Amino acid sequence: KESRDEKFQRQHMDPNTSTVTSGYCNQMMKRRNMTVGRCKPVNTFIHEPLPDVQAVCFQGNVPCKNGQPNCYQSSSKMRITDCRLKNGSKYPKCDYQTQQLQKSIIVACEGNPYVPVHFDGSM
Ligand SMILES: Nc1ncnc2c1ncn2[C@@H]1O[C@H](C(=O)NS(=O)(=O)C[C@H]2[C@@H](O)[C@H](n3ccc(=O)[nH]c3=O)O[C@@H]2CO)[C@@H](O)[C@H]1O
Repeated sequence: KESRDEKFQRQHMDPNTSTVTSGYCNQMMKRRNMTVGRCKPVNTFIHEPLPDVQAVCFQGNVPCKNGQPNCYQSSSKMRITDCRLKNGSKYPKCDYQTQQLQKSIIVACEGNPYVPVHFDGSM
């Protein structure tokens, strides 16, 4: 069974890509298994080394969207790509808009070792 840490990495980590093409999200949302049964509406990929993303768990503590206290905001901007389902996109054809940005990320952390388990947003 996939751990929360592994799930976070499957859904949100792509350190080896620096610049993305317009087809990136359609390809990656499928490859990372987020278009099975339904099209995941929004998903962000992070183009930074895993240790840099794991370090965010020890940066600025902020409240999570769900009110839990275990969210952290990165002290520097990170290269990310937001994938957003296009209007009119119908399962099983999940058609995404690809947007490459540099923003501060907010993740929720849990466990020992204390690692990211959920992507809360970006600012
Ligand atoms: N504090 C916590 N501590 C520990 N765990 C916590 C905590 N909070 C939730 N979980 C858990 O995380 C799991 C999960 O999948 N939550 S999820 O909200 O659906 C994820 C969002 C995110 O994937 C994506 N999104 C969204 C915006 C964006 O910019 N980029 C972007 O990618 O959209 C999704 C829906 O918004 C779930 O098991 C929940 O219990």
